[in-house]
Amino acid sequence: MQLERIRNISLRDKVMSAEQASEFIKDGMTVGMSGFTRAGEAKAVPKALAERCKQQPIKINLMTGASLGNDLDKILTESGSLARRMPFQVDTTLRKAINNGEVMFIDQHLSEMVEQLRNHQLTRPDVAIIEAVAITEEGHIVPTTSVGNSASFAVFAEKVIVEINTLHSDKLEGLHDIYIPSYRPSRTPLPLEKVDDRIGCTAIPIPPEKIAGIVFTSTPDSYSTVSGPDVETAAIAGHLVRFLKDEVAQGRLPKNLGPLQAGIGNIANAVMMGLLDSDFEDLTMYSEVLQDSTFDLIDAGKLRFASGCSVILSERMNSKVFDNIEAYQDKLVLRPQEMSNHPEIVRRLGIIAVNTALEFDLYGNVNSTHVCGTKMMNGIGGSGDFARNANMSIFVTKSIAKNRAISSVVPMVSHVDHTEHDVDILVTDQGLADLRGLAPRERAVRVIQNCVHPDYRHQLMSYFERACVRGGHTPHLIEEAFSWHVNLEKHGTMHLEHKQSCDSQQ
Ligand SMILES: CC(=O)SCCNC(=O)CCNC(=O)[C@H](O)C(C)(C)COP(=O)(O)OP(=O)(O)OC[C@H]1O[C@@H](n2cnc3c(N)ncnc32)[C@H](O)[C@@H]1OP(=O)(O)O
Repeated sequence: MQLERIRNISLRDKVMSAEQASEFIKDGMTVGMSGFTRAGEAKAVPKALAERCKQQPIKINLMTGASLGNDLDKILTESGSLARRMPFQVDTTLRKAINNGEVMFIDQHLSEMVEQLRNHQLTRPDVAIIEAVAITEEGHIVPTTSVGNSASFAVFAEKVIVEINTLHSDKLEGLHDIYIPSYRPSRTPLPLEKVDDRIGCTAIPIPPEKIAGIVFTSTPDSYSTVSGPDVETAAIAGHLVRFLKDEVAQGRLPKNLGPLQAGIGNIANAVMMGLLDSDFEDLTMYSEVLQDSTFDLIDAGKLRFASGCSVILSERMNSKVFDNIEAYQDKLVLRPQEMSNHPEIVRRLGIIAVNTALEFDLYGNVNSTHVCGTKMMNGIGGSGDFARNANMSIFVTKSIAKNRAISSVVPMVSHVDHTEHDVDILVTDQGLADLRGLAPRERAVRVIQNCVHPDYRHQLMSYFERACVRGGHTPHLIEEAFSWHVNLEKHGTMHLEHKQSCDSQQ
């Protein structure tokens, strides 16, 4: 039964154990692995590699689409095998190793990595490990729940290991649209004009002789850990839905809004859930990760089509979708992340991009990655691919974090991922600030009035007013700009009164 998944009969003698396949990976190699937002990662070979490293330490440079599931980033970190990791992760253990300087992490726009591999600006993978549903008669690889960077890894690598995961239904075949752009500078425009266009093939085309090993697995993807909406995220969704309705009423957006992109995590998922109770219909998504909310919207008849590069679902939604995948086949496509996030397409389609900030400042600069300016959280992911090129670039966040100790709106962001030039709309549970067409001083007033939690509003207004006295196009008190972060590190809160009262007791 398993062998039937290898339809190119000449490849059937390449079946081997994960341990044997892991032997292709040698010290110092670059490995390109499938996997995007904990979906569709190769599972058996990386585990076997981590085991091997316990007896025979080696270091690799690991590239993926985005984050890995099944604790693989944790297992690989603990095995000591990661020298470099790119371009995204969400794992606590790896995060710690990155922040301790033990693993070199390259935090990069997700659409860009493959382009740099294509031009040899980055070292191409020696070995690619790709999870698959099947291998076709031609020896092409049918991916599973994510495409990510798998297609280009397989094309660029010297050797390819395929992990056929028999737990995934072979009915996933047909879901993918594999299009690989040609080399620059002679590249012609990408021929994708609508979210549901199919412009490539359904499997990754590589010469079959590149396949060095085939491993069978039956380990499921990890379930998504996103939580449902809470009071704050429901409030954020409410502000955003009201705003979008108004944009339609003013004639600035079409009735179905245009294609939507939503980032990862609890907040973006909850915001998309907010559209369930709205009047919008005939919605489409041109996004990277498709979460529960995508399928809730499809099931409710609100969302007509979703294009992504991975699907990550909660336990509740997983069997509902994957046991009935035929029902979604005309509503869904998975593409390489280079295509799902491509700046040319994002600009052409007029995408409304909704991503999450850790913090933003009173002028609209956004930090999505670095806690207090230094400690990596997850990475920029695809948020920059979309934010810079979207029709409307929206950032959402709760107004406070960590039991009110942190204000998500600060005088100056401690790290910049998205500059004020790439940010149109900011939304917190307190309200929404539309920054389009506003100068910095006007932006600041709107942000303070609409987005800041009352605990911090007076403090931020005081900063702004004193900065305005000093002057400038974008007024700041440079010596005070990070005082909130400094106070947090020293006294556990961004409330400056706390500092003063502590200091006065000394
Ligand atoms: C793969 C992709 O690229 S998908 C496309 C878009 N990609 C991105 O936007 C990448 C960058 N974004 C992200 O990594 C996430 O969206 C985040 C981290 C910004 C937000 O994640 P969410 O799950 O939506 O938000 P949530 O409010 O639960 O915050 C996550 C954690 O950050 C903490 N946090 C939030 N704001 C701050 C802050 N200013 N300072 C310190 N910690 C903060 C929260 O308390 C929470 O901590 P916990 O896990 O200990 O409870």
